[in-house]
Amino acid sequence: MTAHIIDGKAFAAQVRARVADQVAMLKDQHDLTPGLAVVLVGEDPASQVYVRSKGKLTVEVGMASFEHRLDAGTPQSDLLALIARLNADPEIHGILVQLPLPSHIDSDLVINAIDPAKDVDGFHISNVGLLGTGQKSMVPCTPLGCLMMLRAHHGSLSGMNAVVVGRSNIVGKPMAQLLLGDSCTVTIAHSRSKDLPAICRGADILVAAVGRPEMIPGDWVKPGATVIDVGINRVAHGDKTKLVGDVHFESAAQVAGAITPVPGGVGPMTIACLLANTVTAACRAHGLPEPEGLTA
Ligand SMILES: Nc1nc2c(c(=O)[nH]1)N[C@@H](CN(C=O)c1ccc(C(=O)N[C@@H](CCC(=O)O)C(=O)O)cc1)CN2
Repeated sequence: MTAHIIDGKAFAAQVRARVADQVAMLKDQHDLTPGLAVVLVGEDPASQVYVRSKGKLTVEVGMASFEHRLDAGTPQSDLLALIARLNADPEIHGILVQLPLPSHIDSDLVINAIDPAKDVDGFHISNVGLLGTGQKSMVPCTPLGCLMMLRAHHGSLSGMNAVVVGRSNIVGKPMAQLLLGDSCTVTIAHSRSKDLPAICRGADILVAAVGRPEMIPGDWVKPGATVIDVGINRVAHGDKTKLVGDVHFESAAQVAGAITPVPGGVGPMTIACLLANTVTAACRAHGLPEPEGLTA
């Protein structure tokens, strides 16, 4: 194995430590405690784990955590009424509705009901538009985490060929916007792209976000490239299960210059960046300078 393994778990711990320092400063100097509200509708097991972890880590960095768990059958109007209350609450600087939502709820409608200034997921249409036009916005957590790791590894990304495999609103599209903002030459590819292997082989930075277990083998990777694996896929492993990414790690690590593992790569950065976004939102709400190194 030749590639440098980018340790997302350790990197996320560093980001959370910076967030904790910023929270302590806001409390000491401005009597301000950033607050994050997380809303979970239903009992999806993975979502329950993520929401529990978000609450625990929010408290760990010194912020106030508000958790709202609603029944799977909650009417959309009740969820919208809760969001309206959270929008109006001055103690809450960040609001996150855990996805996926049950099928009777219109996710876009719900996300767009969140005050864009409190939209710490960066999914509101206003934030999408601001990011797309290079203006100050709330930036989606997973792509922000990927960008932070890439910047830390490379310094400048300017002029690099970046290929993002996956075109989701949550990861693929904002990831491409962020890489473009750092002056990469960006290609967005997907499962129907013609000659996907050749497109991937042209990438200095390859971001895999397709949601297909181990779809990208090592011979699609340019020697020395940096591979960021966003996939989190649970697959059968004997009589148990295990997590794998969208990249076939063993073969890709023989070729890449650097690679993120699954688990322990991009995943932990998602929650660290959620906490970073909440501090940023609290600073903006109070007209205070934004923390350095925690935004795009
Ligand atoms: N409103 C949102 N919903 C969802 C988001 C999101 O950013 N906003 N992202 C994902 C889930 N997610 C956070 O919500 C998330 C996924 C994975 C991890 C993580 O740390 N993964 C670990 C492995 C954990 C495990 O063992 O299962 C890793 O990769 O090392 C954190 C957060 C969908 N929904």
